[in-house]
Amino acid sequence: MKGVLLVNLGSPKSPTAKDVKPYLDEFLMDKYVIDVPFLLRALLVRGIILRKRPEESAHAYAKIWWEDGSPLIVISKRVHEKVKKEVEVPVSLAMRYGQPSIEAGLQELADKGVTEVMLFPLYPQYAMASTLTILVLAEEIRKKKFPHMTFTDVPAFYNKPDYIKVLANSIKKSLIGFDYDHLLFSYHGIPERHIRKTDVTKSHCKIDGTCCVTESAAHAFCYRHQCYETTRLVVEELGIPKDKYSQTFQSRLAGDKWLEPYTDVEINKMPAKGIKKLAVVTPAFVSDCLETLEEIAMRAKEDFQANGGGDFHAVPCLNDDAEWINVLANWINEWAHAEIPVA
Ligand SMILES: C=CC1=C(C)c2cc3[nH]c(cc4nc(cc5[nH]c(cc1n2)c(C)c5CCC(=O)O)C(CCC(=O)O)=C4C)c(C)c3C=C
Ligand SMILES: [Fe+2]
Ligand SMILES: [Fe+2]
Repeated sequence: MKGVLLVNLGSPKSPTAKDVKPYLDEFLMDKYVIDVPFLLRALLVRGIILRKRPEESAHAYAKIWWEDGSPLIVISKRVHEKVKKEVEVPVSLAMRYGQPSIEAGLQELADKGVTEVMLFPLYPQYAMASTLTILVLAEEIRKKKFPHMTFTDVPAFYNKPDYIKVLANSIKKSLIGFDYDHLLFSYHGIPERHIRKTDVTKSHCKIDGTCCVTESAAHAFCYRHQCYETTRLVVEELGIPKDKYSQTFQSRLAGDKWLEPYTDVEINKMPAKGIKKLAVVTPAFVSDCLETLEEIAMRAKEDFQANGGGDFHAVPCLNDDAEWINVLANWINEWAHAEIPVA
């Protein structure tokens, strides 16, 4: 029997330093997130980052926390509940870090007699720090605990026409009545090194002005290319002229060189360029979370206005939008009915 495991990133149990610390430890000790040898990673994470960050992050989480929990978890549960009603196979929900775990999600499916699992990372663009780490962990768990199961991975959906359509529609609806000067597409950043590591050609990705727009097998796993494609397709769908939008990368940690341009740096420069009404969309996330609700809707807005900007509008993520639920359910039902897995 077929079944689906939806997987999102995860959140701490509560917005307190006590609960944020183990969550960040699990997250940042993941070798696909901080991809340096174990001893150096432990020194960086446990010796440096975890000394102050849990307190700071807990403070940020407290500002966005909902009555019923972390927005990312609450929204993921809503999506799960709604999708379940529209599909003909069992669907479980899991988080890469924290709870509900991938193992618990697979167990839930196994208990329902599922043997063929569609692994569905809830990220539009592929990255080793988001998609790959889910697939690797799920496979490790499968081998140990569920050897009778088979997996089908859902490829990154950054350019799928039905996804682009719902994303474009949601932006359009959210911007009704907001006559913006500029629309910024802000994606979660990753270190440049991650792009080179996931380049299957080992030579294509130069992280320059041309590699991401030159046809290559590397694009199937190039986060930067996939972000540019999502932006290109959405602005094409919405008919937004070139001088009215741009793309940046947010949420970098100190140390490495991360993908540029950086969201905070660019937003701070915008008012001086005549941009007074700014809208920001965050298509690396399908659910609102710390990075959209605090970093963009609160901090970026304050910075924009402190630098002379005016109205600021953060476009919500797709969350449990009815059209989006429909698209998710269609993809699942198509796979459930396919004779051959559509990997
Ligand atoms: C080396 C560090 C990080 C990489 C690489 C990274 C990639 C990455 N992350 C997401 C999605 C999310 N990240 C979120 C929070 C978050 N991310 C990092 C670090 C890296 N992410 C940290 C330390 C945190 C925690 C909060 C903080 O202290 O700033 C979230 C929000 C989670 C929530 O509970 O709301 C999401 C979602 C993607 C998609 C990605 C690679 C493309
Ligand atoms: Fe992150
Ligand atoms: Fe590229």
